[in-house]
Amino acid sequence: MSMIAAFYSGKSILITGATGFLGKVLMEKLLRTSPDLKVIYILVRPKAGQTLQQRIFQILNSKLFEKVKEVCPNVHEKIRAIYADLSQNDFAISKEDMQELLSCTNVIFHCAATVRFDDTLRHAVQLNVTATRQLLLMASQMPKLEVFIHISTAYSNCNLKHIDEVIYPCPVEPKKIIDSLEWLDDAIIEEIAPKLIRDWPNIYTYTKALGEMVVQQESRNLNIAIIRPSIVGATWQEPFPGWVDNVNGPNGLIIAAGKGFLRALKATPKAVADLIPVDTVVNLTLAVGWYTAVHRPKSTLVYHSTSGNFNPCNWHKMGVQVLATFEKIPFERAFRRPYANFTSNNFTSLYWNAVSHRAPAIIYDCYLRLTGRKPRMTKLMNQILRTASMLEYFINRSWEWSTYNTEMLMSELSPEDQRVFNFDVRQLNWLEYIENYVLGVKKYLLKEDMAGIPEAKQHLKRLRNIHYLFNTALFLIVWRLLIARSQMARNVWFFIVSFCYKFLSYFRASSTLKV
Ligand SMILES: CCCCCCCCCCCCCCCCCCCCCCCC(=O)SCCNC(=O)CCNC(=O)[C@H](O)C(C)(C)COP(=O)(O)OP(=O)(O)OC[C@H]1O[C@@H](n2cnc3c(N)ncnc32)[C@H](O)[C@@H]1OP(=O)(O)O
Ligand SMILES: NC(=O)C1=CN([C@@H]2O[C@H](COP(=O)(O)OP(=O)(O)OC[C@H]3O[C@@H](n4cnc5c(N)ncnc54)[C@H](OP(=O)(O)O)[C@@H]3O)[C@@H](O)[C@H]2O)C=CC1
Repeated sequence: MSMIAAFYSGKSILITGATGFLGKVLMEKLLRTSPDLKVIYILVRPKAGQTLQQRIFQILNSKLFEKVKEVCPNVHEKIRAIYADLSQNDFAISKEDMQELLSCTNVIFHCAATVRFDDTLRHAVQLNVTATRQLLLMASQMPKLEVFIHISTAYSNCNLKHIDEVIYPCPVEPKKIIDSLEWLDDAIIEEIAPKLIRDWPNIYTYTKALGEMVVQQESRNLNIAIIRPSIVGATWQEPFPGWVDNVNGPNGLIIAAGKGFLRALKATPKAVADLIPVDTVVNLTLAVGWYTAVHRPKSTLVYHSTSGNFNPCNWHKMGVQVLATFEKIPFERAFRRPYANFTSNNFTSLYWNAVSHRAPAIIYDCYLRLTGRKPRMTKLMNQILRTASMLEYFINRSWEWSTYNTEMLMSELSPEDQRVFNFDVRQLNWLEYIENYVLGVKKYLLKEDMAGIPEAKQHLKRLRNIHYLFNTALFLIVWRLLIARSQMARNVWFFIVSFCYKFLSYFRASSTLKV
């Protein structure tokens, strides 16, 4: 019997960010392995014209939850959605709901965050710092609370090269920042933001570091642990391989490359691609929840959920496998044939952007205009290039994360728990994982049918022919213009023609002699 699964049975669990990528997989695994847990409270806001109930209904009826329904048919009754907006005071939770949460909650998983790299400092602090402080305050008023798990990121200290499983202090106290945001206006905040974030690459990683400091400062006598995942990718094994549901991280770039928009990326091929499957992060999170509640470590422990020091894979290997998978399983209606390379050179990167990204987009937009349609490719290309440039920082560096706590926990698990809550990435086969990942992007993000693969392959063949035709035509036009305008080009041309002529004459003469 799994001790971890048994621990969550009968518990009332509060999850923030349950509608997000990580939150959904966490909820799924909890319900599947501990179907007799008491209730999962999830703090949700209405979004995109959907009510809370509609959002939950859609999530629970998705493919991700199909297996859960086999072991937990009353899954809808186990989820209690509570209206909440984490950027509001007291999360805008009603008095009755708050009362219920305070008196019943046993376990908290705090996953909610804004993960946008370019968010405003005000909003990112509200979500990633102030909301964390508020939740800790709530937690301190929960008499039945056994453990509080805070999800951070392995990049919260990415201004360092070697990162230990400790909470590092930030140059400015989170409290000072929270207080000053109350009276400073937005324009001034945006002006001081670059000075505040110093050597952090973006507002997101900086505010996640502040969030960790808040956890340390406001922990009181709570039983807390922090999980720091690196780049969270599609599921490895559970509930099935390749599940993914948003365009964050590598996902958007995989789409852009597979559809033939992205043909080059400024990346360091040898840098470690520290991806970690989302189900691995979830397994570690649940194991940490159990360990922290049962063993009550004296201090707040930090756990790195990374792959680099257990089973490293670099961007070159990853890129090659992504491209190989596109050959086998192409995406539908590609703009150009998928072909891409990594370049770490600024000049080459500028060249690729001009020739391989912007020029085809402009040409295609001209074609759309000429055929009476609205041009859109240049806008899309700018969006892709902006996204790629935002991610560049992370694909041109390697970090070393120590993993003592994660390894210690692995050794504390029973063989059954090691199997059910496996977070040992040494067993991960990257080539297989990446293939399933790309397949998952096609099926679950792009919603493309596998039956369309022959047609997609046909389309790529047509694109190849168009490509050859276009290049040949371009070559002939350029050459013709050169010959017309330059004496040197004419000389070269006459040299080539006379050389070919002589070679053919010699060949003909020697074959006549042999006869
Ligand atoms: C041999 C060589 C072979 C080479 C092969 C090449 C193969 C290529 C595949 C390999 C992939 C490698 C990729 C590596 C990527 C590494 C990522 C590293 C990230 C580490 C981060 C740390 C981890 C974390 O802790 S946080 C989680 C990560 N957070 C994010 O990823 C958020 C990032 N996104 C943003 O911050 C914003 O969305 C931003 C700034 C990128 C864009 O903002 P903007 O306001 O301009 O647009 P949006 O309104 O957000 O979106 C507009 C539009 O774009 C779509 N979109 C959004 N994000 C992406 C994306 N990442 N990729 C593609 N498209 C994206 C979005 O859906 C919108 O579409 P609409 O249709 O308009 O709705
Ligand atoms: N994805 C990754 O690569 C990594 C993620 N992480 C961390 O993991 C955690 C989960 O990330 P991930 O699942 O990828 O992120 P998502 O963006 O997919 O999910 C974010 C969640 O936070 C919720 N949320 C945001 N703002 C509010 C608000 N004002 N009120 C209520 N809920 C809100 C979102 O709700 P809604 O659906 O309503 O928007 C959503 O459920 C984060 O803490 C992140 O920092 C760490 C490392 C890497």
